[in-house]
Amino acid sequence: MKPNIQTPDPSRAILQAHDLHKRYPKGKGWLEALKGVSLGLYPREILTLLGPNGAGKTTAVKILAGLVEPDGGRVEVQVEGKRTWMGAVLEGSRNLYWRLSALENLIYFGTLRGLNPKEARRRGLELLETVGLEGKAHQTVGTLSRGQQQRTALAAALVHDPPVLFLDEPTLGVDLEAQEAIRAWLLRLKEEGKAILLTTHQLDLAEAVADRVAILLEGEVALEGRTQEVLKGSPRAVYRIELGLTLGIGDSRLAQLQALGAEVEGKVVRVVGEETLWEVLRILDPLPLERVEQESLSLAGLFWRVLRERRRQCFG
Ligand SMILES: Nc1ncnc2c1ncn2[C@@H]1O[C@H](COP(=O)(O)OP(=O)(O)OP(=O)(O)O)[C@@H](O)[C@H]1O
Repeated sequence: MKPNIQTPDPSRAILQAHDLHKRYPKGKGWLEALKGVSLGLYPREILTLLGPNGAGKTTAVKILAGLVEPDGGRVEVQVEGKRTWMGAVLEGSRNLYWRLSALENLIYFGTLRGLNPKEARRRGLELLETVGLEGKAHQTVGTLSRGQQQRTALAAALVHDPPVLFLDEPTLGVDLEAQEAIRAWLLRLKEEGKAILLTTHQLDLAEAVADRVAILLEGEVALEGRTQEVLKGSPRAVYRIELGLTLGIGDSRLAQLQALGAEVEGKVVRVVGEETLWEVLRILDPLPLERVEQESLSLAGLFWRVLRERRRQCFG
């Protein structure tokens, strides 16, 4: 069941994707990479797209960024001057020219997207300083470290000051200090009014920056909403029941609890969802209970629960 989470006003969206489908040839058949994905991007907001490997995140980002055609569905963009409306950092910093220097790349991408060369150079130098690469401006990108290449790619995506930013794993291969700088930078860009779509496997980064979160599983949006709402108000709220004793291995209640998806660890039983909580309390009655409380759920906790729930539905 999808939680009843308030969706933002679609008329405010800078970009809206409706029912995206994408399939790739696989052997003699097809692999359905996206099975009807709908998402919106809003100014002054970061939407974080989470999902395990192969869930379809990069495919979705490429379609939203206009780099790949969907097989079905559509993307509506409500920005003036579409040619320069987006900035993108795709996995592996592949949007850079390896034989040009970092600054030459920024000047190239800046002029390509409408800046005059002088302006592009000024913006390029400014951005290289922001990402801590002022000393590497004249070094060819191919000789930079992976993290430095990633930071150059970020600067290149921003050189023309686009209102929409697509960042596919921007912290891949960068050290902790640079990750922290990127986190702060994302928040600053958001405050400036940009609409940002971020994919990451770093759930702590996602939780720190995401105004909204969408979890993609096997090409479908399994959960979407404002981060605080999905963590607090979702029917997937997690309850922790502390028993006055430990259930014995042969206790028939264990199987009943497991059938409801409850986790039992010593004296502690964890339950997802209020309805299940009441059923579990009925099974536990008349055992002594020390306390029943709602756990504050982290994004990492929520992600794993959604994933586990899906796996249980698939594999029983
Ligand atoms: N060009 C392609 N040709 C064939 N299959 C593809 C292609 N691109 C992606 N796929 C497949 O589509 C599915 C979704 O891939 P995608 O890269 O979008 O996932 P992802 O969520 O970004 O994964 P990861 O977290 O590993 O980067 C995967 O099963 C992948 O193998």
